[in-house]
Amino acid sequence: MGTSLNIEAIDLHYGAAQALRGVSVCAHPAKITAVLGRNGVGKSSLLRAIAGVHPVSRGEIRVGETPFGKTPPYARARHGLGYVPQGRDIFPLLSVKENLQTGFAPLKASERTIPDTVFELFPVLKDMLMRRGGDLSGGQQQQLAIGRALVTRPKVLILDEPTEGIQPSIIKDIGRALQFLRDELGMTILIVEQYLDFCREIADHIYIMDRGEIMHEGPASDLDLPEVKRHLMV
Ligand SMILES: Nc1ncnc2c1ncn2[C@@H]1O[C@H](COP(=O)(O)OP(=O)(O)OP(=O)(O)O)[C@@H](O)[C@H]1O
Repeated sequence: MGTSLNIEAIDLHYGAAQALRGVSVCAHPAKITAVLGRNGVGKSSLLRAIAGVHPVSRGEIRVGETPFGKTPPYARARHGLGYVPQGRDIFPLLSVKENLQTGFAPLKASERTIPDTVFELFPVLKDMLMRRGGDLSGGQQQQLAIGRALVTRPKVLILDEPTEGIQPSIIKDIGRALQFLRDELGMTILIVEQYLDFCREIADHIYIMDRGEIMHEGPASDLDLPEVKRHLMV
């Protein structure tokens, strides 16, 4: 079946500055949905709102039938939401294993195991299990951040610019991993990105965001490319 993620007309403010204006996005079950936009248009703010690390000032976010309202981040994780933040937020002095174990926090003691899928998707993490997070390359850290989000066995996974600053071979691995999670585990995936070609390759549906608003949307296979590129140009 799979679980949908619905963002319904949300506004988000930083003090007096409004970063999101009436943003509505639907991430369908077992599909990859991408929100594309330039630097500073509000993509990270959208994911922070979904994860519950910044409050919305209007609108609602639902995972399946559950409205999140003011639900705190750890409770959203228990409801099946996995979040891979921008910049990866790896603990540089903790080992790869310990970094993965930080994902245990919202879980009951009986659920505190690292799923095999993490090492099947990213074998490098198994090879480097005892190395410090800070010793990994940027791409390996991104894989670690995704692995950590998978520790809670999410139904819905949201990722903030997973290709940022990463070499092409690892971008391909990450793309394949996300397609596996969609196709084999039926996971619902929402990514925010600047990298159009990556999204056209792996996403099913694409939204374009500009200055805090959704300007355009369509199936990835049938995008109005001139319109999309116009919004992505600086
Ligand atoms: N903590 C904050 N306080 C005040 N303004 C903020 C804060 N975080 C973001 N902003 C502003 O909100 C707007 C949207 O930022 P956001 O980080 O969501 O954009 P983005 O599309 O993710 O960009 P990037 O790709 O650079 O992360 C920007 O104008 C930014 O300067």
